[in-house]
Amino acid sequence: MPDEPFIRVRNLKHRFGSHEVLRGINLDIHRGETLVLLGGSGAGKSVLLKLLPGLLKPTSGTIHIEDTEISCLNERQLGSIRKKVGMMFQGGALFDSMSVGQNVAFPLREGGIRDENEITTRVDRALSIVRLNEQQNKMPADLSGGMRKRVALARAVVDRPACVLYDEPHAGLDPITADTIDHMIRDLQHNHGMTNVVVTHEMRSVFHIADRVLFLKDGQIAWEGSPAELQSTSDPELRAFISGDSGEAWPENPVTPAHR
Ligand SMILES: Nc1ncnc2c1ncn2[C@@H]1O[C@H](COP(=O)(O)OP(=O)(O)OP(=O)(O)O)[C@@H](O)[C@H]1O
Repeated sequence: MPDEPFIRVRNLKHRFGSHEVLRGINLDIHRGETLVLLGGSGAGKSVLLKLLPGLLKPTSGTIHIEDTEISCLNERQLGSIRKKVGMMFQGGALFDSMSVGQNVAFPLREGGIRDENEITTRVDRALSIVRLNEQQNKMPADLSGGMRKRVALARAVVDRPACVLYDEPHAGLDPITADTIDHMIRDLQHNHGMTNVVVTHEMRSVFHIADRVLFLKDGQIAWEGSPAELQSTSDPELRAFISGDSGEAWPENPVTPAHR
């Protein structure tokens, strides 16, 4: 891997009022890798993801995207950063009043592209990555949850960013559709050279797509390693997280509920 990371985060802190959510994150994200962020609810994963493209301003610390320190940039200057770093938002965040094609074209029009032929070509290409070319004229309300996620993914990559941030891309999906999304994330990395940063609770996906895994706890990186290292860890907290074990006992021979 090249020495110079694509994203460099140093001593990043973020608080909402008196609530200190991130408490000193140091992180290098390398070009072409798929990094997965794990952590319990409220650990600060989504906040970290929003800080990376400047959607939130950090309380302190620095974020470099290539050579640019972004925490001091204004909205106009951040525009060029967001061309490099696309985001697939939690829940998709599609515009319900726009068709699939219009949703995917939105970042291009926002970015000032006026050439309709270019917009059409790029939208077609993005929709072919997520295998939704036939659905261009549909409205979001007419799509399944999995299709909506794929439209959101097409919108995140339509401006050909170097890096895509995914906030819970598997949430609410059946296991087969979640697997399809994983193949698309892998395809973007392997065949389109993208760097992926994925927040997920889907452990099966972690082992399919991650090159490296971070575990966030109490606003800090509590563990870092490869999926193989995660699988073989003896850390009791991580083991419980991987197996989804809350520590509460289940009866060995469940009895029929009394009200039946
Ligand atoms: N805009 C906000 N204003 C105030 N507090 C916020 C805001 N956004 C997030 N928080 C708080 O920051 C903490 C971290 O939130 P975040 O959404 O990053 O958690 P998460 O690790 O992504 O959790 P989950 O897995 O449940 O999505 C939470 O306690 C949350 O309530």
